[in-house]
Amino acid sequence: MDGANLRSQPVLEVRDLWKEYPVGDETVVALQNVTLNIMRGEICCIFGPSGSGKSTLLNQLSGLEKPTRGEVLIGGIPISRLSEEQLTNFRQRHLGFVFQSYNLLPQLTATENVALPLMFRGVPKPQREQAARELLARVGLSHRLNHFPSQMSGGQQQRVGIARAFITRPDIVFADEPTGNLDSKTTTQVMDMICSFARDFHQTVILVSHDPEMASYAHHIVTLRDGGIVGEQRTQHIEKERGFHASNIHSQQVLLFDPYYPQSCRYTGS
Ligand SMILES: Nc1ncnc2c1ncn2[C@@H]1O[C@H](COP(=O)(O)OP(=O)(O)OP(=O)(O)O)[C@@H](O)[C@H]1O
Repeated sequence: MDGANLRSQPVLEVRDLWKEYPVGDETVVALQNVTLNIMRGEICCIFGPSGSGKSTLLNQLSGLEKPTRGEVLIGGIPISRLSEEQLTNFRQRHLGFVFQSYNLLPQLTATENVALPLMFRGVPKPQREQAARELLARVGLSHRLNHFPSQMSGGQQQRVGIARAFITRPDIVFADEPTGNLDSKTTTQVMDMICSFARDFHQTVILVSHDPEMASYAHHIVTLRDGGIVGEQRTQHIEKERGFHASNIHSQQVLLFDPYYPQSCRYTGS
């Protein structure tokens, strides 16, 4: 199935979502009446000014918070109705996260950080570290495999964060302002990597940003204001697709790890 056909199937459905926070005697309505479909294989940017509700929406979509009203379905599963324990399992199995502040574990090397999600799935150490090394090669970090986060630049740490988010090939990768702490050149590299992983692995990425530049990397732009959707745009082609390839960074082989068959690793490429 090609990318455009793939993007005709919803992976995430949001129905009449509301989020209210009690603050003293008042109620802050952070999200109101949000109804939205995000398609499989789509890069979606949730865009809007500060305070418009972007992070709140991301937290509801990824099950980090429970909505006040409404429903979020991922692959048809109503995640808002899962218990905390079921949600934790669901997140480990189906979702990946890229954070603005990287959130790498400081006492683990780059390889160990990337391999961590596979450890939670019981993949043996040699296999998970091999998979991590392959993905680190893909993001141009073969020479930093044994470095700790404090020994890497911000851009390098974020590349580790991207490899970690994609290593299990989750259904959806959520990225909250993933380039917020990076300069413009590094931002371009990091966004090219995210887009390339999404394209090659046919994965859905949901990105939050207040920056119009970031929205140009998306197939689907959802504009929020005052907690509500005020605009939605879709395009088949990403304006900023720059053709980042593994071959650009001296790794000719890409490891495809199938999380549903942890024993099987296969290689593609020349
Ligand atoms: N835990 C909370 N308690 C009370 N109000 C909250 C809480 N979290 C968010 N809000 C309010 O909800 C609204 C949306 O906040 P949110 O953080 O989602 O906006 P945002 O678009 O992500 O902003 P930014 O770009 O500045 O991060 C804001 O008015 C905020 O003050």
